[in-house]
Amino acid sequence: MRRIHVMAAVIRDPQRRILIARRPDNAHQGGLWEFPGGKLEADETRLDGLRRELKEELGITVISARPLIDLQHDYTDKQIRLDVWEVSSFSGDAHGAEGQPVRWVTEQQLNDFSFPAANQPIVTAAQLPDRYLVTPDMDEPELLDRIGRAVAAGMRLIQLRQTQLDDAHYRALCEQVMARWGDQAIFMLKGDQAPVMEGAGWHLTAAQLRELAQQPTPVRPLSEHRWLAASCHNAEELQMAEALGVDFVTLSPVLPTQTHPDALPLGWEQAHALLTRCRLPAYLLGGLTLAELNTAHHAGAQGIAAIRGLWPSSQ
Ligand SMILES: Nc1nc2c([nH]c(=O)n2[C@@H]2O[C@H](COP(=O)(O)OP(=O)(O)OP(=O)(O)O)[C@@H](O)[C@H]2O)c(=O)[nH]1
Ligand SMILES: [Mg+2]
Repeated sequence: MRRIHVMAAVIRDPQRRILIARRPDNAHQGGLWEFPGGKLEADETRLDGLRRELKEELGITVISARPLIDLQHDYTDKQIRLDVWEVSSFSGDAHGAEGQPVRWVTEQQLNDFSFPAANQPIVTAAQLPDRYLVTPDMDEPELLDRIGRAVAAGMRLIQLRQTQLDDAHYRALCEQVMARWGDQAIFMLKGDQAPVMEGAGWHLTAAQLRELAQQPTPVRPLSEHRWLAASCHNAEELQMAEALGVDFVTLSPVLPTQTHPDALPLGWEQAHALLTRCRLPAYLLGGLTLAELNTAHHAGAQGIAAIRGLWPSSQ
C-alpha cells in the first residue's frame, strides 16, 4: 500500500479561531473539511513542507509553528502519516488560493463539520490546551484558593486528584469546584462516581482502563459530550485507550517523580517512541515543568501534565 507523509496545520487567528478548508469533490476524501496542508516532498524538512503547502493553498507565510499531533491512519487505498502543526502566527491574507472554500471557526464549531476519518484526534488536539494541571493533596481552603488562581491565570484543563478524601467529601469538593469554575475550565474527575457528575470529564486510572477494555465488548463508558481520559504507562495501555474511544491520555512517568518514587521512568526517548505509535493526544507526566513543554511538543505530545510543575509561579 502507498505510504504518504502529510503536513497539515491548525492555524489560529488572534481570537484563537481555526482555519478549515473544504476538499474538492473529486479529491481523496473529497467534499469533507480538512486542516490545510499536503504531501511532504523528498528532501524537504517537515517545517519547510508545511510552509510550502500553506503558501500554495492559502497564500500565507508561516511565522511560528510547532508540532501539535502526529498520527498514522490506514485508509483502504493508502496509509498516511498526518503530521499536524499548530501555526500561531503568520503573515498574509489567508484565502482559498486553489479555489477551495475556507472558514474560520471556533474550537467548539469544529464538532459541526465533517472531516476525514483520520481527523478526530486532530479535532480533539485543537480543542485541548497544552497544560494539564493535576491537584496535589492539600487542605480544602488552600486547594480552592490555588484552583481559583490557576483558572485566573488561564489554566483550562484541571484534574481533581485528591487521594486523601472519602467519596462523600470528594463529591462535595467536585460540586463546589464545578459550580465556581465549571464554565471556565474543563475539570477531570477521578473514581467510580465521576460518571454521574454531569458537566465534568472522567479520568480513568490504568486499572479502570484495563477493566473496561477487557470486557467482551468494550464500550466507551461516557457520552461523546464529556471528556474521557486515561492514565497510561506503556504501549498496551495506550492501545487499550484507543480501542475504548478515550479522548486523550497521560503517559508517565517520563522523569523520576516524588509522587511515584519507585516507578522506573520512561525517559524522553521511550516516551517519544510510544507516542509515535499512539494516535491520541497525550500529555507527558512525571517530573516535568513548563521548561520541558517545547521538548514535549517535539516528542509528539499534546503537552505536559503535572502536580508540582504547573502552578502559577507566584505560589
Ligand atoms: N491536508 C489534509 N489532508 C488530510 C486531512 N485528513 C486526511 O485524512 N487527509 C488525507 O491526507 C492526504 C493529503 O493530501 P492532499 O490531497 O492534501 O495533498 P496535496 O495538497 O499535496 O495535494 P495534491 O496531491 O493534489 O498535490 C489526502 O489523502 C487526504 O485525504 C487533513 O485534515 N488535511
Ligand atoms: Mg492539500
